[in-house]
Amino acid sequence: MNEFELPEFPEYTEDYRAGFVSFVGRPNAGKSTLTNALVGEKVAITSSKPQTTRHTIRGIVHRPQTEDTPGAQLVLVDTPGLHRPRTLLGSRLNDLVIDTLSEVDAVGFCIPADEKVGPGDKFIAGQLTKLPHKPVVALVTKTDKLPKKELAEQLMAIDQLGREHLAGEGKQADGFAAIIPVSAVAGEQVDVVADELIAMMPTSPPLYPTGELTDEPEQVMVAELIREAALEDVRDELPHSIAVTIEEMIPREDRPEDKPLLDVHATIHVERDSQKAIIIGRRGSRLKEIGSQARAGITKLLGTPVYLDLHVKVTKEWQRDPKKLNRLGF
Ligand SMILES: Nc1nc2c(ncn2[C@@H]2O[C@H](COP(=O)(O)OP(=O)(O)OP(=O)(O)O)[C@@H](O)[C@H]2O)c(=O)[nH]1
Repeated sequence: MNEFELPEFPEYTEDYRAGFVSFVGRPNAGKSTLTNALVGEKVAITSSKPQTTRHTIRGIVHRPQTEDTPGAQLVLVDTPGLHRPRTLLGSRLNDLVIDTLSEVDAVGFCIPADEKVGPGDKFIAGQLTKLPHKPVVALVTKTDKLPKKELAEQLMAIDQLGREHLAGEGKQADGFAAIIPVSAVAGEQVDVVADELIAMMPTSPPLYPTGELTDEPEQVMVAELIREAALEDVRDELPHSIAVTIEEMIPREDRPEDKPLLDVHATIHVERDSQKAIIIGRRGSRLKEIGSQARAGITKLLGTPVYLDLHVKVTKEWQRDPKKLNRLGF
């Protein structure tokens, strides 16, 4: 059996930033191409279970820490397309999109440089006013397709779009939080897009392990969120003594389509009874806290409400015994 390795999370300092970004825009605006350019060749994760989540993770930008800049993670998530509703169903869908977008930390609104700002863009900008206080960045895509002078005009038109359709009382005060011209194809300004978006992410520990993820990225990530929550305040006492396994993660049956619930059954493994007592806390108080913190994280990650069932188990010296690891499903 392979040596067991916990997914590796990047080292981080207090000023590490991590969060979620969603790109919106008309069809063909260049959202996918920009996503790929930001993430690089390897799209780190694609969710294999879209039915369990309203967000599909398209990729993760990992920024390693350097001497001058703290590290960061930008998690790019998809939402169902924003479009102009022609039917009631359409407008319900748009409400759902807005709901979903309210869970991300910033929105990138992709507008092609080489097409006139049109009714579709105005419609989307108008919808985004339903997200007050959420930074919306205009990403002016495909800049390689037109001369500089025309680009300047387009940037002004987009600034205008932001001021007219996005700004207002109780809404984004000054229109777009930033306007960034970018060409994903020519590789121009892609770094600037990443920098600007990262600056809008909250300070947070890394949300995902580095490197490639397994077939079941969601389970790995959910396990890690639970582990993080369990380690809160006891990091010094039990740093390497906790492992989390996911027994089951399935959508609850018989739920209405617009009110999904995901059942997550997980086990926190510790090495000793004394550690189990620490995790559970007085009358279960710590375990309860761990559960609610992890649940909030999982809900944010997967974009769907979660019922979290947590058990704590003493799995003696789990790290050193390959047979036990096997049983844990590693
Ligand atoms: N020249 C040039 N073409 C681009 C650039 N970005 C995207 N394109 C092209 O524009 C077209 C649409 O790009 P996509 O990335 O698929 O657009 P999208 O917004 O994801 O489209 P939907 O999936 O329909 O919403 C494709 O033919 C891309 O090759 C760019 O920076 N420069």
